Amino acid sequence: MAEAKVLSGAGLRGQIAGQTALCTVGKTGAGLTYRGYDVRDLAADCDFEEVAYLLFYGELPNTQQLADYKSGLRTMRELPQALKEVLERIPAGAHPMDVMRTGSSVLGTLEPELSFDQQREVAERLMAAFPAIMCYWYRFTHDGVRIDCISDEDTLGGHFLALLHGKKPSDLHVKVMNVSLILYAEHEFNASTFTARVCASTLSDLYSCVTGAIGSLRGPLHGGANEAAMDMIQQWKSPEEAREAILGMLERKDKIMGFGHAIYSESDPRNEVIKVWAKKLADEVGDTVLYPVSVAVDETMWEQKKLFPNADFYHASAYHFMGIPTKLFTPIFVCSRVTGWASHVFEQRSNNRIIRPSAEYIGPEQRKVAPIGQR
Ligand SMILES: CC(=O)SCCNC(=O)CCNC(=O)[C@H](O)C(C)(C)COP(=O)(O)OP(=O)(O)OC[C@H]1O[C@@H](n2cnc3c(N)ncnc32)[C@H](O)[C@@H]1OP(=O)(O)O
Ligand SMILES: O=C([O-])CC(=O)C(=O)O
Repeated sequence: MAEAKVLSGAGLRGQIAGQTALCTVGKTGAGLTYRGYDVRDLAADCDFEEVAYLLFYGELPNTQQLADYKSGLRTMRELPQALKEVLERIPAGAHPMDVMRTGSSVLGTLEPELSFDQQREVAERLMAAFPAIMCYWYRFTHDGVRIDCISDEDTLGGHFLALLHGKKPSDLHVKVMNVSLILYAEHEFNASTFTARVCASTLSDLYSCVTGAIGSLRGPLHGGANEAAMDMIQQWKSPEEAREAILGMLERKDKIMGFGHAIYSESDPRNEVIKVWAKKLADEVGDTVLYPVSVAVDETMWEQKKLFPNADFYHASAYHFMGIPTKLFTPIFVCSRVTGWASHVFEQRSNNRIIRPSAEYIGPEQRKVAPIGQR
C-alpha cells in the first residue's frame, strides 16, 4: 500500500489533487485564465459560445467555426416530450436547482451516453437544453404556460432571456448574459468540478458527473451564494441601513454571502467585471437603492474584514435588474459551468486513475461485538 500523508489543513486547502490544462485561478499576474486567455479579455470580446468552444476544442473558433457551432447548438435546444412531462410534475415550490439536477438525470435516461466517443455531443446537448429545462418548468409552474423551447436567439444567453420573459431581449441584456456565462464557465478544482471529476474517475457517464456537480453547486457556500446575497441585500433600504446590519452580522460572526474565497486572497477578478455591468444595469433601470446598498456592503466588508466580493455578489443585483427571479440565479450558473464540468470530465477520462484518497482514522480502538443481550 502507498504511504499516506496526513494533511494538516481542513478542506484539502492548498493540496494539488491533479493536473489541468483548462484554467488557472489566482496565479500571480493573471487572476483567472481559461486555456491561457485572461477571463477579462474573453468577457470583453467574446460570446459565451466562443468560450465553450475554447474549453471543449482547445482553441478559440474563427468566424466560420463559430457560426457553424452556434447553428449546431441551436438545433439541440428542443426538449423531448417525456422530459417536459416530468418537468410539469415537479412542484412549483421545488428548488430550481433540484429541477436542473432532475432535468440532467432524466435527459440521461432518454438520450444516454453510450460511448465516450459521444462525450462532446452530450455536453453540447446539455448546454443547449439547460435554459429550456429551467424556463419550461418555471413558466409552466409559475405562469401556467407551456412555452416553446425554441427561440431564434443567436446566443445561449439571449435564448435564456427570451424563454424566461417571452420576448426578444435587449442588446444590453444579451451582452450581460454573455459576460456572466463567460465569468462562471470554469474555475479549476472548485467543489462542483471536483465532484464531476471524482464521478468521471469511476468511468461513469457524463450525465451522472453533471448531475452530481449540480448537487455540489447548489449549496450556499458555492453557487447558491448569488441567491443568498440577493436575499440579504434586498432587505435593506439604504446604504446606512446596510452598513449597520453588516456590522451587526459581523459582530455575531454570521457569514456574509458573496464574500470571501477559498483561493483568491485579495480580490476575485470576475467581480470587477460584473460590478461594472451591474452599475450599467442599475443606471438603465434608474435604481437608487440596490446598487448603492451593494457598494455599502462591499466597502464595509473590506474596511472591517479585508474581505472582498466574489463572483456571486454583484451577479445578484445584475440578474435582478434584468428581471430574473432570484430562485433562478444558481441554475444560470449551471447553464454556464456545465462547460467547465464537461471539459474536466474529458480531461479526467483522457488520463484516468480512480480518485480514491485515504482517511485518517480517529474512531474507537478495535473491539469485539458483544452478543445483543449483553449490550
Ligand atoms: C462561485 C463561488 O462559489 S464563490 C464562493 C461563494 N460562497 C460564498 O460567497 C459564501 C460566503 N463565503 C464563505 O463561506 C467562504 O469565504 C468560502 C466558503 C467561499 C471560502 O471558505 P474558506 O476558504 O474555508 O475560508 P475561511 O472560512 O477559512 O475564511 C477565513 C476567515 O474569514 C472569514 N470569512 C470568510 N468568508 C466570510 C464571509 N463571507 N463572511 C464573513 N466571514 C468570512 C471566516 O469566518 C474565517 O474567519 P476566522 O479565521 O475568524 O474563522
Ligand atoms: O473556486 C471555487 O472554490 C469557487 C468558485 O469561485 C467557482 O467555482 O467559480
